[in-house]
Amino acid sequence: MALLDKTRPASLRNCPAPAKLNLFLHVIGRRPDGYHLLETVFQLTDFCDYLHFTCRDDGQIRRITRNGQINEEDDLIIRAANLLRENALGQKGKHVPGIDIEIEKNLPVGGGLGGGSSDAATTLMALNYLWNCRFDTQELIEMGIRLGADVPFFLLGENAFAEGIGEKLTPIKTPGGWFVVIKPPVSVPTALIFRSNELTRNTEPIKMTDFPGFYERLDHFGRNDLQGVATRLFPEIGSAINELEKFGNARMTGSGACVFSRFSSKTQAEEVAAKLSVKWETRVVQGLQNHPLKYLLDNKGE
Ligand SMILES: C[C@](O)(CO)[C@H](O)COP(=O)(O)OP(=O)(O)OC[C@H]1O[C@@H](n2ccc(N)nc2=O)[C@H](O)[C@@H]1O
Ligand SMILES: Nc1ncnc2c1ncn2[C@@H]1O[C@H](COP(=O)(O)OP(=O)(O)OP(=O)(O)O)[C@@H](O)[C@H]1O
Repeated sequence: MALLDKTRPASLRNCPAPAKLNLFLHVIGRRPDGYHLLETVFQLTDFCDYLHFTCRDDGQIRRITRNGQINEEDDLIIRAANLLRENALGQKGKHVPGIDIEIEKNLPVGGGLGGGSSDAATTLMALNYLWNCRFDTQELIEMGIRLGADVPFFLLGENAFAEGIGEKLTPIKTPGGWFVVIKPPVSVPTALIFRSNELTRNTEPIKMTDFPGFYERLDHFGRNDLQGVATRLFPEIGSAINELEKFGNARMTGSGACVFSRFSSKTQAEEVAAKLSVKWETRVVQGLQNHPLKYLLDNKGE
């Protein structure tokens, strides 16, 4: 019988699911299963989806708002909640009470900002606490990788250098600052970019010790190996990069479509965004060092 846990609140509202930027992204190889081996630095930002969770006492997991074109059963939020429930029962013999989930979706789908992965990570963090499952961060990361390559990063709770398909994470401090982000008017399916014959998959792996001042120079370091293929398939991405390049070093995040440039002051970023916003969907976002829900991870559900 599923029961509400009296040691926990019945709801958690306004839980942020932040966007990430890939400050660089190198493709260094491919696994036998077709997934690509990457090296990337993930930067958290204050551009967020917001999720609201309310416990039910009948064991059901329900999304109670629409989320664009995404069916409820395919939604990474619902898949994350189901996965946590299965693991709570399988590993701990625990029956969970169920949940209603509302989502305020701000991050563009197919934007390269990791929105779906971030929603899934926020769901795992919030429900681990509300349902009092007591999984630690590493256990949540092992569940998260089954939902998407970027989910482990969001569960780590801080900026990171990532290897493997994104699951081997080394926390790092990044230069932070303010980013002008342009969302070109296209949505990019990640798999389409990765399966391109034109993608180069042999960038030389980085040895971080070879790069004194690596972190300070991050906004000029490396490149996004997916950018060439993405701009050939979606010329709007190339146009956005060219526009942003007039003001600084610009590059694509993830598999696109969004492109960004870093500025050290908010005023500078806002001035650039104002000039671009006539033609482009533009936003100024702040780089964060930690995930806003990191406190839930640090508590380990205690
Ligand atoms: C490109 C990045 O945004 C970098 O942060 C991510 O690696 C993509 O992460 P994601 O959107 O969560 O992607 P997933 O949903 O895991 O994978 C979508 C598809 O992209 C391809 N894929 C993804 C990640 C990866 N390292 N190699 C791949 O080849 C696979 O065909 C996979 O079926
Ligand atoms: N809650 C969700 N939010 C966004 N996308 C979702 C969600 N649930 C499932 N998806 C599916 O996940 C896919 C990728 O969405 P997402 O927004 O994470 O892509 P992205 O911004 O390009 O991220 P990435 O940088 O990881 O490639 C889409 O095909 C979408 O249909």
